[in-house]
Amino acid sequence: MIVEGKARILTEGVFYNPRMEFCRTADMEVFRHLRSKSYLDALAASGVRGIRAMLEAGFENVEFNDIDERAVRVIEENLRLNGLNARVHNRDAVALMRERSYDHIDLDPFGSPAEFIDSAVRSARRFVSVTATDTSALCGSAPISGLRKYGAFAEKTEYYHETGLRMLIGKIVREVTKYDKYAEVLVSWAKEHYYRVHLRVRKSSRMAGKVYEKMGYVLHCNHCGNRVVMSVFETPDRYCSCGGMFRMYGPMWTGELHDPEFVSGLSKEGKAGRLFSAIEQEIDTVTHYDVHNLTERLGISPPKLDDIIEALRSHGFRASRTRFPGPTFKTDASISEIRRIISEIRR
Ligand SMILES: C[S@@+](CC[C@H](N)C(=O)[O-])C[C@H]1O[C@@H](n2cnc3c(N)ncnc32)[C@H](O)[C@@H]1O
Repeated sequence: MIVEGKARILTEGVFYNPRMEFCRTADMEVFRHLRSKSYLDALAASGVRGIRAMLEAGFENVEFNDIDERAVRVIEENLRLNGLNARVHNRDAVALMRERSYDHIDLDPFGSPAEFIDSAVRSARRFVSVTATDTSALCGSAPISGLRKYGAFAEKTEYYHETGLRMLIGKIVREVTKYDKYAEVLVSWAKEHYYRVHLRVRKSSRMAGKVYEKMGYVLHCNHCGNRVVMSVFETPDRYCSCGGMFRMYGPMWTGELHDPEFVSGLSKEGKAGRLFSAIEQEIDTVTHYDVHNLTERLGISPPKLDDIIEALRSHGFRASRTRFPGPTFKTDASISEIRRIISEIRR
């Protein structure tokens, strides 16, 4: 038996990944601020996430689902073990979500959530939470998989996890709009082998149209490292001002990766709190920079991340750490200004 948060969980014969405990703990803090009226743990396995939502976030109306009969038996046992009562379905999640509507739907699949997104966003009245572990399809390591599953193209760059998260959100927000609804990102992050996003869904065909103002492309120059963000309504330039040819990545979400008001209400205590704090402090640019990548290109040893951020700020630019792994920062300075400022730190 495993103890995770306030839950005691049997996992024999079902999928359980201890490396996702951080994600589930962060989810609980998010869930405490959602007050979902009904929640479907659509791909539940042991049921750990839904059970923790009942024990730790005060969710009262929770249903579980898994296509695997063994998982259904384990979820029922785990509910008993934790003194809880809930309905457990043994269905294909797509069929179940087509038939029933929930306030909040959670997708935590093996690999890609792509096949479940349409029925989830159709069924969800207020919230959808989505995990993707097929990061290579999303971040540009496997561009053809990205096209097949998410209808978007990327190649690996120094900001590949941000591209991946934005491609995932882009897929979700587009799927929502055909139902005269629109989605707003509450909070999202990239960690280890997965991406996680929580969105609020609302009804409005007018606002559904406006979503596309924040869908776009990143034009990336491999020659100088410059990036240009453009909307889907614009015509791309073929060449960067340095003469290099742009690569074009997307379509992807170019809007905010979190709602500042929502994140300001989340606890900043503990490991999950540190993530929310990093998210809160991050400035809202569409890509970011990796210190090692930049300094390798410049042929210099890397200054401290905080020194770079401070130097950029002292030159009047906005700059911050990021929510993404590695020594990464965001800034509104151009690539040539970033290079000049970093080189000066070394003198
Ligand atoms: C990654 S596991 C879920 C992990 C779980 N949410 C957790 O936090 O530990 C994915 C689960 O989805 C189930 N599954 C796969 N395809 C499904 C489908 N089409 N409908 C319902 N369940 C499905 C699998 O049996 C598996 O238990």
